[in-house]
Amino acid sequence: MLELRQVHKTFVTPQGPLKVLEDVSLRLAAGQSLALMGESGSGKSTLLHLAAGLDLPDQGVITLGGQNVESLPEPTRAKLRREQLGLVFQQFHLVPSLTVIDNLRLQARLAHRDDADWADHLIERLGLSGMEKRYPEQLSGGQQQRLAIGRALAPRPPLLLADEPTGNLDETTAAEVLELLLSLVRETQCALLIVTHSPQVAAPLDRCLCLSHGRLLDAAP
Ligand SMILES: Nc1ncnc2c1ncn2[C@@H]1O[C@H](COP(=O)(O)OP(=O)(O)OP(=O)(O)O)[C@@H](O)[C@H]1O
Repeated sequence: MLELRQVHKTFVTPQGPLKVLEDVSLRLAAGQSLALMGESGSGKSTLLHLAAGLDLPDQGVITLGGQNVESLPEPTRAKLRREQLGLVFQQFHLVPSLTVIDNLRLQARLAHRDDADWADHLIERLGLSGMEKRYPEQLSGGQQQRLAIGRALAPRPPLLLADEPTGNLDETTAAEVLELLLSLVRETQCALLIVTHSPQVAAPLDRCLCLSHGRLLDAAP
């Protein structure tokens, strides 16, 4: 589903080159789940952005859904992202001017995979029934993140990438949102890569890897 082979990434900063990823390789098979942990600044979000084709490696190969991401021009990478990926971030990134139902169906519409029955099912599973015509600002933080998860899963992507998806929520809400996310991932059978600082988030996943000094290590959650 997703493979990184010998990936290197260095950022140019005013203080000089900053080596963030060094010879990083990982494989995520269809339907598998993986937590990516590591200290703040260890390069977790950088790796996730590379996996999503939002940024490019300096060296190495990234394969998403059988295609070499780094060899594609940006419009083709964007198409691949729409077809293969759901993305969830710590900040919910909902569209404030769109209603709940239109936010939910946005990605699916862009991917030409909109399905009204599936959208209705998701609204129910997300606990947002009756709130379809509300706007994001009329939802709680937990409801907004549930909607962002639903939006990412509405096109039924084979892979969901999530960067600290519960990082903005209080402990109880975070646990509820995580449980819902994992349950929807099981239902849709998509693969999952979560970047997290939280051992509670990592624990239920199949595998946990840790980034340290640019390298990827096996880790117990
Ligand atoms: N576009 C960029 N230009 C320059 N430096 C960058 C850029 N993006 C990230 N960095 C730097 O690369 C390093 C890794 O950043 P990254 O956001 O991947 O870490 P992280 O492990 O996700 O951190 P956190 O857990 O705090 O979110 C940091 O030192 C960061 O300042």
